[in-house]
Amino acid sequence: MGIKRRKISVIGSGFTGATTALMLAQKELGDVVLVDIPDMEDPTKGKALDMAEAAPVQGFDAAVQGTSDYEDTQGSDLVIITAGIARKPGMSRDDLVNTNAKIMKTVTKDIVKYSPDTTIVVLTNPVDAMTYTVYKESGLPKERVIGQSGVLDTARFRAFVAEELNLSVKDITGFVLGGHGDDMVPMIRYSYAGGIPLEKLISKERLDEIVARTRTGGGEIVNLLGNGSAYYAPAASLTVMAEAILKDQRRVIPSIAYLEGEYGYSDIYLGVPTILGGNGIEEIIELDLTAEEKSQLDKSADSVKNVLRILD
Ligand SMILES: NC(=O)C1=CN([C@@H]2O[C@H](COP(=O)(O)OP(=O)(O)OC[C@H]3O[C@@H](n4cnc5c(N)ncnc54)[C@H](O)[C@@H]3O)[C@@H](O)[C@H]2O)C=CC1
Ligand SMILES: O=C([O-])CC(=O)C(=O)O
Repeated sequence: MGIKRRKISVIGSGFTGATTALMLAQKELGDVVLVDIPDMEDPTKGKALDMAEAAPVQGFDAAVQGTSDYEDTQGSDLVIITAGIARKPGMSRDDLVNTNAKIMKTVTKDIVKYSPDTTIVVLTNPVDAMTYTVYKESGLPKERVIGQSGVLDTARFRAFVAEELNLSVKDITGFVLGGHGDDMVPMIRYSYAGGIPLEKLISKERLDEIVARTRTGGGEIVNLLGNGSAYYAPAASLTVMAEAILKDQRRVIPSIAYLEGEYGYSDIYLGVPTILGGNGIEEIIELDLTAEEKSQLDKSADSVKNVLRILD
């Protein structure tokens, strides 16, 4: 008997869901079940079959199944939620809140019915509030309901810094705190190129411009695409989080976590540095913030609270 493969369900087979399913399979993180609504069952099956047919070419061992039946998700080790509508040019992520909150409630019920002990990673926007909705609806412990924003926001920051310095992206580190909105807080003080603080390598003016571009990085892609939002980097970000959880890597990764007093906030989901491992969020890392960083984080937390108020 071989080792039993892990099972990962991806809810929503649109741009982010399908791309994530392929990346998960390519990395052989587990067998993937791609789920969408009954009206989308055939295209979902088609995408899954197409991915399964890429497996022999690329040499990955992972089954990919398309379905609209949640029974097929039974016993998932990890569930990733990408279901819902995406914004178009001129919209903010918060404009999606009412439609996507309803979708979160229905999909969460079906997920926990068949996988009551799973871990859920949420992508759907506005993601801080949607992660909160999934947490409340699921009844799962807080460490097992996690949102994705920080890996992506940090990746954008790292890409822009690498381009600015003409250096490998591999040597650029950084992270972004706060909600996944235009007032997120890129933490320059904790950002480096090969261990050298970025402030020593890039002028304050250019760093400010890079921070501004990072904050509106999602909107930049929305405007370029014209009819949807980013999906390659979001899918790559979800895949890194999935790997950390499924392989119990205990990686230091920014995640949207439920806060109970950390950073001075309670009963809110917000992006913070975490340790991601087999139990989901194993730890929240609390950093000392300067007065300016704390006031920026307060502003970002207020934006998330305003969206949560709409849901009330
Ligand atoms: N947190 C983040 O960093 C990011 C969040 N997003 C968000 O992810 C979401 C998905 O984006 P895309 O995949 O580009 O959109 P998309 O429109 O390509 O795909 C969404 C899919 O969800 C499906 N869906 C709708 N209701 C459903 C339900 N009840 N059950 C199962 N599936 C359902 C749709 O049929 C569609 O196939 C959006 O809300 C977007 O804003 C996207 C990128 C990054
Ligand atoms: O901008 C959007 O609507 C999608 C998203 O969250 C991102 O790409 O950061």
